[in-house]
Amino acid sequence: MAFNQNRRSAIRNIVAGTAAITASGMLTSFKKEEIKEKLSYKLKGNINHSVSPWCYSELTLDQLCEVCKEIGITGVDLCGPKDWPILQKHGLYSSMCNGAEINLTDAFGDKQFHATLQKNYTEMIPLVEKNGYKNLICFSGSRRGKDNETGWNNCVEGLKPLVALAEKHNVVLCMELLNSKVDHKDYQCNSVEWGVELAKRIGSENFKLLFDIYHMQIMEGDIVRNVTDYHQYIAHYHTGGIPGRHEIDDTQELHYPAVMRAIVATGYKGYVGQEFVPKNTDKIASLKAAIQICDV
Ligand SMILES: O=C(O)C(=O)CO
Repeated sequence: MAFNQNRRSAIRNIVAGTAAITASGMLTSFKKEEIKEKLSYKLKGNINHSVSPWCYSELTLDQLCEVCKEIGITGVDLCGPKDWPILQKHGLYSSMCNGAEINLTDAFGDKQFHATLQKNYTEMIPLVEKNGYKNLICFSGSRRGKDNETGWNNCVEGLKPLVALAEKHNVVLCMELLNSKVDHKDYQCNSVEWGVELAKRIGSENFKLLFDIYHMQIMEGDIVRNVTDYHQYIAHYHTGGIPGRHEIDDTQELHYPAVMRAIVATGYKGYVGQEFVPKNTDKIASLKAAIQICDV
């Protein structure tokens, strides 16, 4: 127990930026059985928890994986082929694969990017399957003056052949819903309605939406209704406190337990990825608290 306490504070210090060098060596020296020890608290198991590494840029992926196991997170989002061996070493799942996209602004809504995207996704889709994963992220990209109809048509044209390939490989292409008001000005897939209409036009179980709760609360709110009404088009969720994208506790406007209960009520079996940027010094405590808030 004392050892565990030391380990916990070592990880905490790393995240707080106060013990990066000494503690990182210490982390790798933990014995396997100690790493695999049971959680000190029980989770209900109705939500599968994951996390986005970019919110913990002070940690290496290896270190973040250690933290995940410590607090009950079993998946890591936004990881690509070079990251997968690290996740696999830790027994963690790649819950939202990436690496085929160009970026958030240059994407399927614009024909000029289709050739590159066709190449990238054609290579990546079989790799995702080969490594035992399912979800692969994609984006609409910026509107650049295009009306909705042109954006939908372009996305359908660019995605259709890739969705056919995804069907063969049991992979789901997940287009992320992002806010175009604060963080991603001009992003086209910026409302549930827009994303669902695209999903209907594509008409495949292998194209769905990544519903980012933070982004959608900024754009339209009505989160519980949208989750309930459109869950069949949603393959993954991201969290974040509103406004500011910090902790998801009672310092922000959404009551996350109610949102999680609505998600569970839809029969959702996928992952909920923590994607808030902690502002508290003890970032791991914030992450652990978020897991407990979402553990309904
Ligand atoms: O970049 C963002 O804002 C995201 O939500 C990526 O998942």
